[in-house]
Amino acid sequence: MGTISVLGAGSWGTALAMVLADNGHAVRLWARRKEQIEEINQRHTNESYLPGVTLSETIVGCASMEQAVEDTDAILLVVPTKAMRETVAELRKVLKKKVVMIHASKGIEPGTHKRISEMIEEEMGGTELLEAVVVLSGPSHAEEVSQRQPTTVTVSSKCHQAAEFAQDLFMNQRFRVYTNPDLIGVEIGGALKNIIALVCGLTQGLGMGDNPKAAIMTRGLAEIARLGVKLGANPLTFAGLSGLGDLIVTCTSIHSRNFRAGKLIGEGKTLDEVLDSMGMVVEGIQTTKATHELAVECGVDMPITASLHAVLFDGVQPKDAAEGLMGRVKKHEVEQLHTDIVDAAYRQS
Ligand SMILES: NC(=O)C1=CN([C@@H]2O[C@H](COP(=O)(O)OP(=O)(O)OC[C@H]3O[C@@H](n4cnc5c(N)ncnc54)[C@H](OP(=O)(O)O)[C@@H]3O)[C@@H](O)[C@H]2O)C=CC1
Ligand SMILES: O=C(CO)COP(=O)(O)O
Repeated sequence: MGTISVLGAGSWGTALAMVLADNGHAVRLWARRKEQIEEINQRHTNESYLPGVTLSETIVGCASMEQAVEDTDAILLVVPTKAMRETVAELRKVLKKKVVMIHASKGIEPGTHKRISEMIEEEMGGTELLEAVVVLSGPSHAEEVSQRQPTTVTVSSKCHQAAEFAQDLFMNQRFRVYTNPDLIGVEIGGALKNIIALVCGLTQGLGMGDNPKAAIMTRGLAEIARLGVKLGANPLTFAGLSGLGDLIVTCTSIHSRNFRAGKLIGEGKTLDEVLDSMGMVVEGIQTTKATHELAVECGVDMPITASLHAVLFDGVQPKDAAEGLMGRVKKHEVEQLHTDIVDAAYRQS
């Protein structure tokens, strides 16, 4: 058993700290607010993020990042995507030994269109202090992990040993961890399902039923895979835990902040009103911006993402966006990749 440093004490960082503590590791949980550290160390709770949950006494809150990472065996980064670069830059200044960095955040950076592992590698500026980056992703709401409900996730890294190291750190009877070598696919699936969850929430807010939700989830996965494959992902990854699995949990669960935010927008709230009322990060908003830009840059058709982008950033009404999606030109269901096979099948019949 070792010492693991968790940077980010929101709902997900705290729930993952609990998994590590259950596995016998000493956990140092870093947060930026002093009063939150006091709450973790004195009352063993984190009420604003995981209400009603008691934390193990082996989870120690740290206000100093330097102390949090001193002589650590691994670092888990779980801050929102927008805070990742500044957190890693601060980390680089205080880190004294080479470690594996695992991240469990889900997003794409607007402007650069980088995945989180790419941001971490860039900010660490080489391999002197960075053994490898691992992503942990999959269908896993913090609320249920903190209740020790059976959960499955995937870890991926360019370095297979680092992925197996992370698998061993987290794996237990309630938290089953798979490995997958497709780092691009795992990160893209985890980040982009938030866009689709926002749209599923929107359909709910507009009073629509289950048919549109199933359509958005299925065609949403098709466009996630289309972009992912263009970026070098294995298409099969999108049928796995970090793809379809996470899409299902986020588009159907009351726990999803992205689904809830979409629902409020569908009900007529403005984006600012929604973000003010959430109190937690809604990653899908900025990921929609980044993904739409990336799709345009790569020449990849992502109609659901483009429609959500128009609603969020161009003032298009959700109802008009839905009409627009349904009124597009007719096409094959299967992707271009398979069009030749389909054409041949039609010719033969
Ligand atoms: N919640 C979940 O079930 C899951 C979340 N994730 C992903 O994990 C990541 C973190 O989400 P989650 O824990 O849910 O978010 P929360 O909204 O629950 O918590 C956000 C945390 O990040 C901290 N934070 C915000 N801005 C900064 C900053 N600039 N510098 C340092 N810390 C900052 C907050 O601190 P403060 O309280 O001081 O504002 C808080 O501790 C996201 O990418 C999310 O998509 C992935 C899987 C499941
Ligand atoms: O990623 C998640 C579950 O796997 C959490 O989704 P939300 O951020 O929408 O709550």
